[in-house]
Amino acid sequence: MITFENVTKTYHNGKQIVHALNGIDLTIERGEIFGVVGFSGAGKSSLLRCVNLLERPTTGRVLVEGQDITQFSKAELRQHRRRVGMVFQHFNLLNSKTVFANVAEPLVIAKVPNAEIRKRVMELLEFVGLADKANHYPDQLSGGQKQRVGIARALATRPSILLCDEATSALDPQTTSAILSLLKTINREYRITILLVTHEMSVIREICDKVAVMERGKVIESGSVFDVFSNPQSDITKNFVNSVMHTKIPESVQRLLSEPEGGNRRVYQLVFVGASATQPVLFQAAKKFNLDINILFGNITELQGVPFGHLLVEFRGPEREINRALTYVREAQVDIQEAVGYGH
Ligand SMILES: Nc1ncnc2c1ncn2[C@@H]1O[C@H](COP(=O)(O)OP(=O)(O)OP(=O)(O)O)[C@@H](O)[C@H]1O
Repeated sequence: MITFENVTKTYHNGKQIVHALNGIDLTIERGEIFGVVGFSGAGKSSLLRCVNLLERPTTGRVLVEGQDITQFSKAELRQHRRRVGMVFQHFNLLNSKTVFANVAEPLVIAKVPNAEIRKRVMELLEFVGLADKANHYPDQLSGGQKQRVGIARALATRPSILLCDEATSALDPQTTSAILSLLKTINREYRITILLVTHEMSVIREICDKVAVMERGKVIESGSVFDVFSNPQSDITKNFVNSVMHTKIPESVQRLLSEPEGGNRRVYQLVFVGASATQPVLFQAAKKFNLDINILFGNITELQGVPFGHLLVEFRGPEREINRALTYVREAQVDIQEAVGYGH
């Protein structure tokens, strides 16, 4: 639905040249919620803005439904922008206008008849839960309510694509959850493709189907949220994943493990996915092979509706029995990684 083909974007700040996008190739399929994550300055906003040409790529092509939008005439671009809604971090509402007038704005610009505007705006305010605030001004609303107005305005022209630029970054965690759940409803009920950029991996985990990680104008890793979270490749992606999955072994546990111990022990990181996360595999292994098994650290969470667990486990007992137990655990589809630095 949206394809970036070798897109670059270069800014000239006086004498300074900034390569904000450095050869982006990316495809976003229809109906997806696609998240782009990266640190500040990675180029996320620039990428997003290439989809409605608020920024024009310096080189490369952006295809939307097969059409190269960089070649659009002015009239075609106006038409295109009606099919692409945008939600901003700081809402970008007009403070001198009522909630109703803010939502109506894109319809007024599109010269939609008044009676139709009234019907559509009230329908949208109803949908975002703010029908009773139609005559209020933005200053009289909370951050979450302002963002609901921003979302209603973005949906006014019935777009097929919604761009969200750090849409929840100015909101508290509870309001963030409510707005994310609204975006999910919009995606599922209206089949609107959502491209969002964020610096928060928790946003990606909560609603995205796919994710791309950006660093210095490049996509360094991309894939389904499940694949990227369960098997991150680059250090930067590992750090992003750790920020929400808490898979990093805390120092207190590392210290404990470096202390000498009597008897034979080995420590492994076990990654459980899907059904294996809910089966008592470890305790069965302990019983079967007569081992002491200790869970030192870990968590079990859910990714896209699938249980996902990360455990640091100590096995104590004869070497041969430990090996048999490991084979048994592996057969239950549990991924076993050597916990480097600890063992024997
Ligand atoms: N209009 C502009 N003029 C000049 N430089 C710009 C412009 N917009 C962005 N940049 C520069 O391009 C680089 C990428 O910025 P961009 O906003 O796309 O990144 P980002 O990942 O969205 O970061 P942030 O979350 O901080 O907005 C940065 O170095 C930024 O300073």
